Amino acid sequence: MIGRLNHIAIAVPDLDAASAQYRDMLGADVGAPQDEPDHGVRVVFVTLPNTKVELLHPLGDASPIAGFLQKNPAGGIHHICYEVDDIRDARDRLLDKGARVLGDGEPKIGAHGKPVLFVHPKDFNGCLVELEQV
Ligand SMILES: CC[C@@H](C(=O)O)C(=O)SCCNC(=O)CCNC(=O)[C@H](O)C(C)(C)COP(=O)(O)OP(=O)(O)OC[C@H]1O[C@@H](n2cnc3c(N)ncnc32)[C@H](O)[C@@H]1OP(=O)(O)O
Ligand SMILES: [Co+2]
Repeated sequence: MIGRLNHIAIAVPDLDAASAQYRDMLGADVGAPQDEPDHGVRVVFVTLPNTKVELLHPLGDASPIAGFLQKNPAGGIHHICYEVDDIRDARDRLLDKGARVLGDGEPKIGAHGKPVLFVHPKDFNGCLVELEQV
């Protein structure tokens, strides 16, 4: 059901510092910050030859990553995003197998303008999983 690894997301306490680190220390292709108010995050994408890294910082009062950064003040790997062809079919298969799909279960439009869903980390080996329909 899952296809390519779309991105690995890292929650960071300082988005400018993390962006500069990837650009200047690692020589990576670092994009501009983009606000995603529907998701409560500000993101910067780092484009690698085979996948992307999504640097994440809280945006607004109800950010889903605020608690994560409180527990991990230096930052940390927050989620992994796999591509799927049909996100509603993927959701239904996961629900059938007992996994918890987060939110109201309906896909939201993610940072790439494509539908995304999240699956609870407690149902996936402690790793928050994002699915993106490509
Ligand atoms: C930019 C858009 C999009 C894209 O296109 O790429 C994005 O990536 S948006 C990214 C941000 N959005 C989300 O993360 C949405 C989904 N997340 C959530 O709904 C919540 O964050 C959550 C995963 C349900 C956790 O929220 P909550 O239950 O309120 O937090 P707790 O602190 O109580 O955590 C409960 C439990 O789960 C552990 N946990 C929390 N987050 C993670 C995580 N990212 N990875 C692994 N484990 C996580 C947390 O430690 C708690 O465990 P215990 O302490 O053992 O109870
Ligand atoms: Co993501």
